[in-house]
Amino acid sequence: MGSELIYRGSETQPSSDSYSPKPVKPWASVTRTIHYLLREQRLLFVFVGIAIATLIFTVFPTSPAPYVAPHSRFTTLIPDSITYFPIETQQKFSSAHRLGFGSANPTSKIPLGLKRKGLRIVVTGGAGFVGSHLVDRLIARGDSVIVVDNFFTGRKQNVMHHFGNPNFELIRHDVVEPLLLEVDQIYHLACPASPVHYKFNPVKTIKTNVVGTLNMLGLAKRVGATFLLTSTSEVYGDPLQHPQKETYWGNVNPIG
Ligand SMILES: O=c1ccn([C@@H]2O[C@H](COP(=O)(O)OP(=O)(O)O[C@H]3OC[C@@H](O)[C@H](O)[C@H]3O)[C@@H](O)[C@H]2O)c(=O)[nH]1
Repeated sequence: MGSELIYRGSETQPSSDSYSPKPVKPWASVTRTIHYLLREQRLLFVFVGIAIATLIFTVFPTSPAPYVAPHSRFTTLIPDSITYFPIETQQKFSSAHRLGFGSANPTSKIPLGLKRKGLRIVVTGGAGFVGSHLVDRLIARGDSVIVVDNFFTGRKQNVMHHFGNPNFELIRHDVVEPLLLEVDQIYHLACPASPVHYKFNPVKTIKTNVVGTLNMLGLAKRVGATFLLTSTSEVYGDPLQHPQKETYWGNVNPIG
């Protein structure tokens, strides 16, 4: 029996004037969804999923509240021993630290799963007096810290207790030279602080302050990091108040 090749392309379909489109059933999609869920015990799996989620959120409703320094006037996660930061800076870093959880209330709890991740922080001059105490507190609150220091006045012993901690790194580096690091925050403290040290090589001190700060600001801009620049109590001149409050204007001879 030979096969018959039927060319349909040119055939004209019998046209009917009485043709009308299929009526759309309004509940068709709903019933199809219900049938889909009821088939193969899918609904059972949905209920089991809801039950597991409910159980988890009941047992672990929230994570613990963030640490608040005792006796602190401020909503701050920055060391209470370091009171040199202006109030605005403390508040800025404190709120940045809550990573956009929005609430200014220190006792508010962070929902499960939104717990803050440790930050990557570089502390220049972190082997010095103020820097090393700052490093201690940053490590204690769970951040990863990179100390950048040329050991001009700082000492390795100040940070030695963090050696071996995976959250700690120490780099011998002069901030006058550029440096590229991937970090979230930069605390810039690298500079000789006392007169005997900053007068030792005044041109180098200027370079550290100007070029060093420019380098670290450049790094902050490049990686989008927040930046804290420290000053010195020497800006108060020969202060008549001890300790100097944020509101104190100092006692400086403007003509040298
Ligand atoms: O060029 C330099 C100079 C200094 N440093 C380091 O910067 C650190 C300065 O720490 P110091 O212990 O001398 O000084 P302090 O911690 O008391 O002063 C700190 O607070 C006050 C600020 O004005 C200072 O800039 C800050 O360092 C040292 O670790 C020193 O080695 C550099 O890394 N690069």
